[in-house]
Amino acid sequence: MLRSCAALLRTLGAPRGPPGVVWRSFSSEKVIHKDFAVPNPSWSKDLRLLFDQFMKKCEDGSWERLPSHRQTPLQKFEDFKTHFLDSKHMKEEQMSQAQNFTRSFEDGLGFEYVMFCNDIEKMVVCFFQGGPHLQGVPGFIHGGAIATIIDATVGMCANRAGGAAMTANLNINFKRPIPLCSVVVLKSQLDKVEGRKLFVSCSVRSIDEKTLHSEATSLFIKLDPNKRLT
Ligand SMILES: CC/C=C\C/C=C\C/C=C\CCCCCCCC(=O)SCCNC(=O)CCNC(=O)[C@H](O)C(C)(C)COP(=O)(O)OP(=O)(O)OC[C@H]1O[C@@H](n2cnc3c(N)ncnc32)[C@H](O)[C@@H]1OP(=O)(O)O
Repeated sequence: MLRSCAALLRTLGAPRGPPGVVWRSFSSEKVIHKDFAVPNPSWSKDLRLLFDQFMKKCEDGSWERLPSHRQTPLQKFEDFKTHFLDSKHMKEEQMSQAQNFTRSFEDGLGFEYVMFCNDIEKMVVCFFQGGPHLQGVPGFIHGGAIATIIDATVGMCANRAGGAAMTANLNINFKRPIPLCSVVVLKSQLDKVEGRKLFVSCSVRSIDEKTLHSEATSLFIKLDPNKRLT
């Protein structure tokens, strides 16, 4: 897939990059935005089943599947840059190579996941299959990778509810290890909003809900457009 994307980019005249890196041309709209939140051959039967179940829930409009890209969509990136970033900290060449961490692995090796949100209930659910390159203790997912997928899920929940917001605090209790390549369910919920503070909690459970792998609470701060981040 990566090879064919790179070939397509070359056909479109985009700059070349090292293998596995999709380069982005800021001067043109010739950017390929593959949606990674759809089944690929590495997805297990369990992950496909959960995906299909929730796609059905999307039919009445109560739930929505959230697309997910390797790079932040250009318009969102430009808006973010305009409001919050100081251009002196950004090197064009480095930014052109920037990729979302959770989407930087080849299919099946890292974070395979799809998120669904329910904006009325202020919930985001994530179905996550952690690949072999996320190993920590032999046979199990690294705690940092678990923290990453939790942060991405609660972050999505906070951002859906409050607009651009960043993690100020994330507390995780790791209760049971997650076997590599298994599928787990993350459920996040916006619990409380106090001014710019968004409090979001999250659980990570096995598909049969019998095992509670992790529990987390987080604080997100809605970004102030009058304050630069750096
Ligand atoms: C942001 C993305 C947006 C767009 C991208 C486009 C598309 C993607 C869409 C969604 C995907 C989102 C998924 C994101 C998942 C990943 C999230 C992250 O990992 S973020 C990276 C890790 N976090 C950081 O690097 C943040 C570093 N911290 C900061 O930059 C700042 O501290 C802050 C969080 C921006 C807050 O700074 P401010 O100057 O704006 O606020 P303050 O005046 O300092 O505080 C306001 C208020 O909040 C209280 N507070 C702040 N921090 C804490 C804390 N750690 N614990 C408790 N309370 C805290 C502070 O006391 C103030 O309270 P008040 O006095 O009562 O008002």
